[in-house]
Amino acid sequence: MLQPSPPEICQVLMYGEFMVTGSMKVRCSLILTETELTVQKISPALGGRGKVVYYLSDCVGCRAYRSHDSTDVGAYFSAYFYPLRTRWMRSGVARQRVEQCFRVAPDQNPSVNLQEAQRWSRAIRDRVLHQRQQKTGAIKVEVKRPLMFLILLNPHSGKGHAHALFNGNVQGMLQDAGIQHTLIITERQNHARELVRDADLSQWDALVIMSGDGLLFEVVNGLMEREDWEEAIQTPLGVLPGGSGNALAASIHHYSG
Ligand SMILES: Nc1ncnc2c1ncn2[C@@H]1O[C@H](COP(=O)(O)OP(=O)(O)OP(=O)(O)O)[C@@H](O)[C@H]1O
Repeated sequence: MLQPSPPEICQVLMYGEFMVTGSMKVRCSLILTETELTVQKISPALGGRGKVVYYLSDCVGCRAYRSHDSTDVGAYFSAYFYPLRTRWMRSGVARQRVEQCFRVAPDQNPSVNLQEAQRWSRAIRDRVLHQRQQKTGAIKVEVKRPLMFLILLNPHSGKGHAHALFNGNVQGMLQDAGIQHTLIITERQNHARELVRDADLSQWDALVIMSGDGLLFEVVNGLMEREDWEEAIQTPLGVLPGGSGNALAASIHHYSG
């Protein structure tokens, strides 16, 4: 007879108690494991959900900061998640942004509080990176912060909405993930190709194309036309759907789960 497998026990890496900021100020315990961040309400006891589990595989970033109010000795750290959720009034699921912000104020010294917020923020980011490396099988690399992306956007691709989609959806995610970027709006055919062919690629951690397959094709050609093409073609490439067909973006999305 098959025995039910015992529940997986995840080791607690960090524990803390903080105020969760937002519309309702509540005191919560926070538990970080290898795969999850669990927020458990301590007080006030009544109302709302008592415990929420966030999966680190849904987390894109975390940052620590001081308040704008110089009289506030507390420091803060915010974690940004994009979990799959049922769409309001529509069928299916979609990723929706959730920000969880915690206030750290056990000390009267703001620097001590900031150090503690930074310790949490770093630990969450490290676990997120570790999760991603496990999922993709990527080799562990030292991540230099902040990452720099060059984003090439064709304003005429698809229905001509790529720029608005970038401003409405992508820019905020890049900020949440702590990624700096330079946005270049392509002005004509072969603009991206020439730019990538002549650029100093050492300043970018990734090239991202927001368009259809045509612009991506141009960028790959630009990389292959360089003298250092063998190294240049190793540059991580990203594609955000902004065209009409978006065949490659759809395939990557499908096969990456
Ligand atoms: N500003 C621009 N004006 C005119 N053409 C451009 C501009 N920027 C890029 N292009 C060219 O437009 C071509 C088509 O772009 P792209 O394939 O990205 O969009 P699409 O055809 O709308 O999308 P899909 O390939 O998904 O159908 C590209 O080959 C590119 O060279």
